[in-house]
Amino acid sequence: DEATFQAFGGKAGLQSLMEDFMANLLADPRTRPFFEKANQTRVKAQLVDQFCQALGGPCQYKGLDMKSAHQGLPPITREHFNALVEDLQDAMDKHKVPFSAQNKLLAELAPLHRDIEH
Ligand code: HEM
Repeated sequence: DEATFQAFGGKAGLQSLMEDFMANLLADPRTRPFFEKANQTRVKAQLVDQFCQALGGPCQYKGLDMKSAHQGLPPITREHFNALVEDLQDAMDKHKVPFSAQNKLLAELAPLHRDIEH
């Protein structure tokens, strides 16, 4: 909904959040091996649209579906998934996203693990 999207600072807030999220992913030894080889600029831009849409903002995600985006990567376990969620939570805390808004985003993302872990 609009209030949750605004709690993230709108699209500009999401773009700024994604800078710190990617920095966390690259600093985290559990996730760095995956992201250091990725097109980080593309991934950040796709995540902005995906999160914006998930939050009910005025965006349309046009990237790959989650299975196609991750199936060519080395195996992704629940541990990798949880590490990424922690790195996202740290970024949201840094950006002072209210806890209730954080939980709304995480609730949208949680079911995606089925298509991402392999
Ligand atoms: C809720 C969890 C996740 C979401 C929402 C998510 C979302 C995305 C999105 C939107 C893309 C871009 C797709 C495109 O290029 O069209 C992507 C790519 C990627 N994801 Fe994830 N992802 C998640 C979990 C993970 C995990 C756990 C890992 C590994 C630790 C991972 C590693 C990657 C990598 C390396 C790429 C870039 C692949 C390339 O080079 O093209 N993702 N992800």
